[in-house]
Amino acid sequence: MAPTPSSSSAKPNQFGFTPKSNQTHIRTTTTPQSKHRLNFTSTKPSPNPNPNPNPNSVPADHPVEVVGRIRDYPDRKDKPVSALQVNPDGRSVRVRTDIGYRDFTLDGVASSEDQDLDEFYKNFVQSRINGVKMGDKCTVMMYGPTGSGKSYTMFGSAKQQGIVYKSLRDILRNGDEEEEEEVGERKAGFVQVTVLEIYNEEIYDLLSTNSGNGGFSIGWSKANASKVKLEVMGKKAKNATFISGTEAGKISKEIQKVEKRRIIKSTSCNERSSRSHCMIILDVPTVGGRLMLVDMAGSENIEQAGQTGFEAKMQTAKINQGNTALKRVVESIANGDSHVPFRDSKLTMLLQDSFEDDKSKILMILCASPDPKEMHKTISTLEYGAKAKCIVRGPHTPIKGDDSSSSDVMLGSRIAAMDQFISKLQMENKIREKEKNEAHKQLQKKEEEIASLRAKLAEAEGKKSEEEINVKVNDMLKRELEKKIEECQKMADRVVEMERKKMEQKIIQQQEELETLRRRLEEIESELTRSREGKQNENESRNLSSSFSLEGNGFAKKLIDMYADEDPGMEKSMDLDKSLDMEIGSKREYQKAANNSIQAILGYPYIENDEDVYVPGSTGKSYLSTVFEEDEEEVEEVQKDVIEEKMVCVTNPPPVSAFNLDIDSLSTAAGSESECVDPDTASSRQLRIQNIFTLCGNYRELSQQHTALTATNKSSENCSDSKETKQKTMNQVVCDSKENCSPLRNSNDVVEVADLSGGNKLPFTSLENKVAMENNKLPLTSLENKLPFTSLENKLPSLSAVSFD
Ligand SMILES: Nc1ncnc2c1ncn2[C@@H]1O[C@H](COP(=O)(O)OP(=O)(O)OP(=O)(O)O)[C@@H](O)[C@H]1O
Repeated sequence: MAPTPSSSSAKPNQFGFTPKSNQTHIRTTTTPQSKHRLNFTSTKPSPNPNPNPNPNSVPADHPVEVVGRIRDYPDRKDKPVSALQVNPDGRSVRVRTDIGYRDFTLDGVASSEDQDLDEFYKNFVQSRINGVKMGDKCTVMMYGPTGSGKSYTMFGSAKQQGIVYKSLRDILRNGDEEEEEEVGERKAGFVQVTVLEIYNEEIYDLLSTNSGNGGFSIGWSKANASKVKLEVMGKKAKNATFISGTEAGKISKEIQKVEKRRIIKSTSCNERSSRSHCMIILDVPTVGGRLMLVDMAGSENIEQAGQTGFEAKMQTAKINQGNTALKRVVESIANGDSHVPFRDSKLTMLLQDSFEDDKSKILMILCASPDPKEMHKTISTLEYGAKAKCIVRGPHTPIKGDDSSSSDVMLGSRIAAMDQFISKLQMENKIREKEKNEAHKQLQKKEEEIASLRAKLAEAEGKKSEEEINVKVNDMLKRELEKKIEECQKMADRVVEMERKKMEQKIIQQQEELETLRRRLEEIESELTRSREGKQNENESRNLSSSFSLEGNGFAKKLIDMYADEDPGMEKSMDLDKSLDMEIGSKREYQKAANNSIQAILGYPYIENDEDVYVPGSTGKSYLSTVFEEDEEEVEEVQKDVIEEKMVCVTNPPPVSAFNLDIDSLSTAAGSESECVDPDTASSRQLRIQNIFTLCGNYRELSQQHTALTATNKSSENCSDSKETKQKTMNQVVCDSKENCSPLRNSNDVVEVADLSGGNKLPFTSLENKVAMENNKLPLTSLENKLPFTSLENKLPSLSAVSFD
């Protein structure tokens, strides 16, 4: 009979459980059929009480209570970091993953590390066993993936007994009388035990063999006997064998013995994996109590079990059939379906009473592994347990002794439970929403931080790239500069090379010219020699004929005298003094002969003028030095006045107008040698050229001044530096012939200078023209510097002091 509202007035906790004190009260006041909930021994307050309890509602009837047990790995040295954490409330477990966590609220949670089997039993199971002793019906189911510790929790180990043996001991209370008396509980005294195995959708009687059926006394066993298959009749295994007794120890040993007959197999998940569901049924006939202990096979799927082959896969599928059917039954009851699929599997067929009987309660123990690798199986198990926990016994459940109001009460109870469940879900939803918002805020913060970091990074990269660009540009500029410098260097080298080649060509050209001059000189010398020989012959013939008078031919006489006295091989300057002896009448003739001679010598035409003389010129680079080599006696005869030896140096070339050279002034200007101008300077060269022109243009006057020249010659002989001496001589000649400087007195006077190299005549109308000539890059200076004047002069002694009268 369902509890009346008055009898269940105590507020249920968050799980809808009635406090223990109330339960005791109910127990004593309600009929055996009245519904009541089992009670955990937890003293902690409910963390999530119903916020809006319906005062008219009846306590919800939750046939399934769910507790969690997290296994341990005591034998492992490297324990995996646990992914499961029992929350401080002791009723929920937090599953932590990389992406967050999820809390599952159950009726209680414990880890085997914190609570061993004894403690776990006391905390979560013992109270149900006490109910069985009082005549209640309870089903304890071990549910979870393979290897999660279901069998361990159920049967225990050598060190610690599992729930089966502890329950048996508690029911029989053998050997613990004192404690029993203290708590005031009575012992059941006698139990009947049935051990069944459900494998491959078949029910086997583990206490029986094919050799016989029926009940056996304690101590019976046939280790090698084949298992007996049982049929289901109604909600029970038909003709199942049982053992009975009052001594827990003996019965426990028997159970222990037959439990080993279960089919086990080594899988990838568990070395001794139970391939079957094992059901141990403890009946307490004296009070009508019943305890069903179910160790379910692992809820792994085929792939996870590592099963291969058709038979193996079928086996795993059949095992899973029981688990799947149990899930559907739980869901169906939770949803209030009119039909609950109990008959989908042998397991659910045998468990039907546990769900439908008002006196029957279910304690589902969820076994879980803390290993993160088993995470998905753990979550699946917890989700299943959470759903089972919310099961409310529906109206379809046949209630024995139902009256007219019972359905209304049940309906109210169901509605209240559903309200509770909804409000709980709403609370959880709110909490999750809050967490989600916080997570969103944190995410936004993180994103902002990332954005700022990215901006900083981009800025840093920008700066870095700017610096890199600067460095690259500098490198490029440097390379370009080096290239340009290289090109400039090459160009400079090329220019230098070209200039060098040009200079070499010029030198070669000049050397050729020099060679030409030498050849000409040799020709002249040979001609002179021939001429001399001819003269000698002539003289001889003249002497013989006596028809030719010396007075009548002064030039010939002069030549004869000159070369007659000459030592063989000795070069002599032409004796200008001889011209004094020439008769005036023969002047023209003599001059003509001389002109012809010069023309013959130099190879250039000689143009005669009365006043102006066109001197077969040379380029500016050569000049005629006035060196007179005469016998001292002749000098004494002609020269009356001895001009002191003076070194004439002109610091500055005289202007054109000053070409009227004043010997006195020049002499004064040549006061000291220290004031001498470098003969290589342009002015001095210019002066020398002028002197040449002057000298050539006034050859007549020069001939009259030969005395002075002789003196100059003498002084030049004393000069150590031949070049300097010649220069001085040149200047002195120019300066001494003050009157001889007149030929260019007239600016209109024209002087032609023949270029030795080309034989061209360059017209000079004035000294400015000469400057112009230099400006026209006539290679006066350079050629002058390059031609070996000294040697040339030495080789042209006869030309250096030619004077014509
Ligand atoms: N809490 C624990 N402490 C120590 N060892 C444990 C614990 N739980 C399980 N084990 C050990 O882990 C192994 C597997 O445990 P168990 O056989 O109980 O798993 P299972 O859930 O029954 O697996 P299957 O479904 O395959 O039978 C066993 O060797 C067992 O001794």
